[in-house]
Order: sequence, then structure tokens, then C-alpha cells
Amino acid sequence: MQSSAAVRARSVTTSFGEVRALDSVDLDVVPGEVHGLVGPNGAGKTTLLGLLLGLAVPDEGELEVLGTRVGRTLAVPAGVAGFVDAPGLYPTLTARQNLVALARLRGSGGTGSAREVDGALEQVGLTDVAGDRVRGFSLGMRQRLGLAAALMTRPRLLVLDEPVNGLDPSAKHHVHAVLARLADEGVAIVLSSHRMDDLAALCSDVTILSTGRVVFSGSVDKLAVESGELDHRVLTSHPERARQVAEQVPDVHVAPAGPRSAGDALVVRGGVAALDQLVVRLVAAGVLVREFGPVVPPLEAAFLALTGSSDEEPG
Ligand SMILES: Nc1ncnc2c1ncn2[C@@H]1O[C@H](COP(=O)(O)OP(=O)(O)OP(=O)(O)O)[C@@H](O)[C@H]1O
Repeated sequence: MQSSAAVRARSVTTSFGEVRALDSVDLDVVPGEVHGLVGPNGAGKTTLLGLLLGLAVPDEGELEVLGTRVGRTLAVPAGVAGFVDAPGLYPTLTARQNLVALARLRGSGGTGSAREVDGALEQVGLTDVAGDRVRGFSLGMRQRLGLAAALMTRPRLLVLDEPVNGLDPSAKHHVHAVLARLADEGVAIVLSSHRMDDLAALCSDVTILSTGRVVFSGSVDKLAVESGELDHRVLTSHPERARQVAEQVPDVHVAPAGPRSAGDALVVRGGVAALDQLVVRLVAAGVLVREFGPVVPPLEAAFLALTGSSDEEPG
């Protein structure tokens, strides 16, 4: 097994006592790809990221990182940078001092020169707080400093655990832009997130884990299709008339009036053709359609369906 892939995992299994944190996991990531890992709590995301960072080795299966088979000893594979849980930082040092210290500790790659450090801080938008002690940093600022430390090693594979967790919208936008640029330059990025909207904004491909098993792996577009028929909320100028019309459209299921159809909205479910037909008939009946969209976004619905986390009754 030797390839140009950034990550190639086959039947990777890792257990902690009785718990199978990863159960026969396959993963493929190519250079320039931003690959998201998502799954409910305890699904195995952090365990998998830890394997990529060389913090643990699989019990079974084959793992190749940047063309090199991961062996049986713990070591960060060359060209890989990132962090799991939270970046390891020195709270009593400033942001700048942290980056210098981390570069010196690593010994290889960057030297921690002022130019390098300032460049990394600028990339993640921390220039203004470069001289502040990390002790006072918010979660989001620590995440960004961890990213800056990783960037200084000029990685070919970047591994990030919840990199936009705790970031405000502007900081999130900043990090998205940094990651997109790195991917354009050919860096492979594997990141975890609990939020499907963040993954959709950042990733071309996603792997969904559920209790250690891969339940989906593929493009974000393909995942959206997995959601199947969704409940849609329809807001119109004439709610009563709209309900009467909808009840006459073949293959459209109309949910009974209730909390989910609050604000005079109808909740309907059906295939694309049936929902298209509904809009045509509403307009023909003189009912103006003001809003028409899925109650739960398609990616989230697919996630809930695939991980069995949905406790919602079908409309
Ligand atoms: N060091 C450990 N010792 C014992 N069990 C562990 C250890 N690390 C992880 N586990 C177990 O392995 C499983 C996977 O955990 P992991 O942290 O990889 O999941 P996760 O998807 O990252 O979860 P979360 O979203 O909550 O961070 C869980 O059942 C967890 O309790």
C-alpha cells in the first residue's frame, strides 16, 4: 500500500478496553482536499484525528499518512501538524512567545524567527494581541493560536479538532479563508466539527462516524441527496386556502396544524416533482408563496438519518 494520497486508511480499528472507538474505518484524503469528520459525541472523531497526528497507533488495519505507512511507534508523521481537543499552549507566555517556544521545541522546520511568527499571527488574525498573555485568551483565540503554530511548520497535512469552535462569525470567516487558501496550495486538511453548516462551508468531502463506524463517506453534494424526502415549511398569503390546495396534490403529505406549522405556515413532505406541483397549484389558485424551504437543512437531515440521532416523528 503506497500512494500519493495524504491519508489512506483501511480497516483501521482502535479499542479502549471493551470500547471500539474505531471499527474497521476506511478514509481517503487527497492533497488539496478539505475533509470533514462529523459524528455524535463518542463517535470516534478525536481518536481518528489522534491516529493521523501520531498520538496513537491503530490496533488493526493499515494507515498511510503522506505516503508513509504509520508504524507501531508513536511519532508525528513528517509533514503533519495540528491538534486534538485543544492546542497545547503556555498560558503564562504571550501569543508571540508561545510561537517562538513551540518552533524551538520542534527543532525542525521553522526557526521561530520574528518574521515567521508575525506572519503566522497575521494569517490567523491575532496580530493585535500578539503581546498578550495566553492566560487571558478566549477559546476561539487559543484555537487560532494553535492554528498559527501548526501553520509555522508548513504542513502538507493539517489535522484540526473543532477549529472553528468558539469563534465569532468574523473570526470564523477568517479561519475559513486561511484553510481555503491552504487547500488551494495543495495542503490536505482533515478537521472535525459538530456543525453541519461549518462543514458544508469548509469541506468538499465528509466522513460521518457513528459509534466508531463509517456510515457515510463522500462529497458534501452526495450527502445532501442522502437526506431523502424532507419536511418543508411553506409560508403563503392565504394559509387556509393553501392547506386546501396542498391536500389535493398527489404525493404531497400535509402535516396536521400544530406547533411545527406555527405562524400560519404549512409543513409538507413529498418528492421534488410533487413539491414543484404544489407551488404551481398554489400560484394558479391565487395563493402567493412567500417562503418555501426545508424545516431541517438537507445536510443536517442526512446526518440525523444516517446516525440514527433523529427522534423526530415524520411529518
Ligand atoms: N483514552 C481513552 N480511554 C478510554 N476510552 C476512550 C479514550 N478515548 C476515547 N475513548 C472512548 O472511545 C470512544 C470514541 O471517543 P472519541 O473521543 O474519539 O469520540 P468523538 O467523536 O471525538 O467524541 P466527542 O464529539 O464527544 O469529542 C468513546 O466511547 C470514548 O469514551
